[in-house]
Amino acid sequence: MGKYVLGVDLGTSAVKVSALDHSGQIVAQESFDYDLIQQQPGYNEQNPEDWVSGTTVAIVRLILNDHLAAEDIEGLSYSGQMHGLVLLDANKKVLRPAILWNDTRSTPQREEIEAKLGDEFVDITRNQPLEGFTLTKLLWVKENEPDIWAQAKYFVLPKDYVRYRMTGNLAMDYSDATGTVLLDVAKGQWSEKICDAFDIPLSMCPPLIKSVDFAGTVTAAYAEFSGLTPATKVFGGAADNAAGAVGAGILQPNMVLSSIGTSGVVLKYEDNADVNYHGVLQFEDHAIPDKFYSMGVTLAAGYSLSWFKKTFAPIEDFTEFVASAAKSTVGANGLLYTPYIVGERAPYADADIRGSFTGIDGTHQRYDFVRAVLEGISFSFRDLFDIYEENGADFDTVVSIGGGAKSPLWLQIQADIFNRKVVSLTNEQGPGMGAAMIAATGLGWFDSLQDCAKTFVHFGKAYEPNPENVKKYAKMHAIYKQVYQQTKGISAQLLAYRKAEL
Ligand SMILES: Nc1ncnc2c1ncn2[C@@H]1O[C@H](COP(=O)(O)OP(=O)(O)O)[C@@H](O)[C@H]1O
Ligand SMILES: O=C(CO)[C@@H](O)[C@H](O)COP(=O)(O)O
Repeated sequence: MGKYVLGVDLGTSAVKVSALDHSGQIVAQESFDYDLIQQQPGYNEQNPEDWVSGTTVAIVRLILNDHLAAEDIEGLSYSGQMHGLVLLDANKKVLRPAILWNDTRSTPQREEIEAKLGDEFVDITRNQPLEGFTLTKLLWVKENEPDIWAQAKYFVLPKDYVRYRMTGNLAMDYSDATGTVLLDVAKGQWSEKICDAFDIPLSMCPPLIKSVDFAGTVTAAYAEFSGLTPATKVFGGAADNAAGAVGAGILQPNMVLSSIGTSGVVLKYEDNADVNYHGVLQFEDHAIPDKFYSMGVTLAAGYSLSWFKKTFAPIEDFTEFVASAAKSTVGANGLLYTPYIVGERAPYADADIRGSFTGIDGTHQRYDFVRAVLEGISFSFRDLFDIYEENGADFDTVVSIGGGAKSPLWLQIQADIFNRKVVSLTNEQGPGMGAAMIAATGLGWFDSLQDCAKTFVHFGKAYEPNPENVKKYAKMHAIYKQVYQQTKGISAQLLAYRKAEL
């Protein structure tokens, strides 16, 4: 029997656990969905216990339903949704539901940090103190839930909590730690300056490890619970975007990732920390030791599509629903969608902006709306490509993963809007694949993640830009770019209305 590694992809909508063999083939895969808790607009929470149960159910199914022998599972690692705050007490018990990356309640805390540290904050962390990141969430709890804060002794991120429950060891890997905006990126240490400025005990920050570091073996209790053996080795893992980049082979500067999960990401490998996007794009430690990546995040990418489908076509098959956009035209017969339905992160760091359909005409059909959503998400990515171009970045290939890679039509739309060659992977499990590659490298199956990629990562069909469509989309994008400024004031008024009515 061969030996396997497990890649645990702890996403926002589900956990997917993939088992891979030495040749990088996915031999089995199981997933488990969980819900978002949305008590009011802008609030997004999840119960950490749901992540642990979901991961465990998926592993149990791999062993019982897919007949993987537990003793053949040599190691596992993680890809985790980023930034989510999990607060633990002195006994490492969860104190409140996790506040997730897409929760935007912490605007006052963002303003407080900006007022106190200004540009120095960006110099230390290489990021802005946005609502989505962990620090503003910590300060929100400190200011709004003093009883909880008084009991809080540690904080971790989603996949770190699952790793803790499997191994009994508390840690955070560098690629996720940059996303807390509490890390001094140049020094590779928790920032005393930031902790002191906001009265956060340094002891709350967990020990830092590298993505490929050994983090312990599975505890006897977790082995019993899951069916794994206590010899299973667990490795640090990475932020989902770092893991996605590894799984998509984004391991050199001429390649860019276009990832459409719940959120959407345009991500570029950075060889060193010299480039400075002044916080307009995020700058993070990579899963590859001492390497970095930059990225811009569209908060509601796949979420825009899922929201539209759930609301207007709840019982239709997802693939057919997306494919219906082929009945529309390039530019969706003049219909434009902006995907700001939960606020936006980049290029506009604005928690209050909301989405729009512009140009609705009496002749428009539902398929025009579907097409407009696919195009709007891609236009938002184009905005991010423009920032890279303004900074002189040179790249020729875009690797598409996630929802955007599931549809040939959407892959072509991306190629035409980005005006670049877009390739998919033969296996489009970017983050889960990256997590498994981290385990395989940690176990010593390969010397490095780059070495592992040679065996594990295979590119599929390439989509070349169609010059006619490129021209049409350039016109539509020029119109799209105006919508943010034109709707900013209207969004603010509607938000005030919603708040008054609540
Ligand atoms: N058949 C499909 N074609 C295109 N997009 C899809 C399809 N199925 C799902 N999606 C999109 O992909 C997104 C899910 O991506 P995924 O990477 O699984 O999310 P996450 O990791 O955030 O949980 C959904 O939000 C949905 O909009
Ligand atoms: O906030 C970010 C990145 O900064 C998100 O990318 C989250 O990491 C969630 O990812 P998905 O669940 O959408 O994959």
